[in-house]
Amino acid sequence: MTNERRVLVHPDKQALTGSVAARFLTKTVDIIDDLGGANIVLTGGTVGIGVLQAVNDSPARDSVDWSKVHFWWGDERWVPKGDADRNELAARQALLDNIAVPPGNVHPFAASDELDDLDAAAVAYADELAAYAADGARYPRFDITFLGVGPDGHIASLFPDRAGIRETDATVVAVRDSPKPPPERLSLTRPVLNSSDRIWLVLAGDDKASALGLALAGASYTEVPVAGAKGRKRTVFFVDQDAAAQVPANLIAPSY
Ligand SMILES: O=C(O)[C@H](O)[C@@H](O)[C@H](O)[C@H](O)COP(=O)(O)O
Repeated sequence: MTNERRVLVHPDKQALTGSVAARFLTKTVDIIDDLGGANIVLTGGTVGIGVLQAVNDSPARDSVDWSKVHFWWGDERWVPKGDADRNELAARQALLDNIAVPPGNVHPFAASDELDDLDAAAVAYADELAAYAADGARYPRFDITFLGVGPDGHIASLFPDRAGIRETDATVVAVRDSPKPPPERLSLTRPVLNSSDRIWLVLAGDDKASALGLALAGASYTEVPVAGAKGRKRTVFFVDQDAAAQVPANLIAPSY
């Protein structure tokens, strides 16, 4: 399999989340066997959380030695710790609170009632990334990074024509102008996301078809951020039929 972007189409959102969950469990077992541990970057959004729920519901869930897995986030909303808008809360409810992952292996962004301001929270997460990085690196080796995709093609909290998508020096950015509420967020930057060995994009619904079609047709990533998502080894789009409506047929992997 080359590192070209692959599109795997599923009949509907439920089939999509179930398929990604099964693939995630088997791949994570392999990564742990090969490397001794796994660093997974989670996403917010309904499809991303749907995948975590499907992982939790899988009979194979505990085939993974969760004690060897670290969980990170690609982005987070700047809201209080217990706020329903927190990507961390949704991930904990869907999966993390139900598996034997050591608390220290879960690395959430700070919440707005934990640190004074957004910039301090961005620095704090950059420091956390560096604390778990190999010597000289600024962030860990990420094995699988999940990304949802917005109708405008945003990934994490990197939005079209905003400063965040252009950032290449910082590892974490504070976002104050998110067009998707809430307006204040934190996000990993594109170089950090793309450092991941695998990027798995999960998207469903006809409102995503245009962004996906534009991205695969070569749109600029500053205008369509998902166009700039590319893992070091693999970049796979897991989509339903509605989201695939504008994907060129030659880019769609055979379904099986
Ligand atoms: O914090 C967030 O809002 C997410 O990280 C965001 O990037 C999300 O993944 C997309 O907006 C897709 O969301 P849906 O899967 O709900 O369409």
